[in-house]
Amino acid sequence: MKFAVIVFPGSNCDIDCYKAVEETIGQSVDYVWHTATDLSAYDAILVPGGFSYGDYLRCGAIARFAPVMAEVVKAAEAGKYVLGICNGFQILTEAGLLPGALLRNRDLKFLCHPSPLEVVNASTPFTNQYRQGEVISIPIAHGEGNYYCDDETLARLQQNNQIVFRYANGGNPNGSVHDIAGICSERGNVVGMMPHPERAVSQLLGSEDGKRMFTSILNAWREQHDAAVNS
Ligand SMILES: NC(=O)CC[C@H](N)C(=O)O
Repeated sequence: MKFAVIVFPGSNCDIDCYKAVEETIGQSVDYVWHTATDLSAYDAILVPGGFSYGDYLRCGAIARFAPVMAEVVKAAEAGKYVLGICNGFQILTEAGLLPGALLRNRDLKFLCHPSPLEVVNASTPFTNQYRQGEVISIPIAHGEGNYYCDDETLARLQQNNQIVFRYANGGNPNGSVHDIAGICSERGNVVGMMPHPERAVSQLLGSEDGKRMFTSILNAWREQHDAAVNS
């Protein structure tokens, strides 16, 4: 399986994502610069966190126009796995691949700490190795992680089981609607989340709870692949 980690000017979690793929599932992974115009070689696209284009205008608002984004949209439409983490989530909402928007944190402060998360949907390609309702610990690190969507969109997200993670144990660090920490597209192959699973892949980092996001992706891909081979 082949992973791409997209790198924008200002990305700062690209190396963590690369290492997480290498060390948790040992699959092939490349850094792909934001000017790239062909992602056809990749099965999964990771849009990492950071401060793309200095967060000018609005987080993700400029990155969404980078040449590589047309390819990310194409990959998502083709059913490939696309995971946006933190700034990556902001970019995916700006690009229209996921509904809603990320606003400034309720208390207008940058927040950086471990956060308990409930796995609400354990049947996406990114969460199949978790149990539904399980509470895991994954760190957050953002200034604009306050997920907002209107009531109609929230109802649709609930109906389609598109809420993947919620802040758990009564904590909602940033004011997100319905405590939402991560969502998926209708088809489930695109996920965006504010917490950083790539920063939770070893006890040295404080948690290993993020590892299963990467093993989930590999598991989903293998299942899809075996099904295609056997059909
Ligand atoms: N770690 C990140 O990706 C941060 C995202 C964005 N720069 C914010 O502060 O909200």
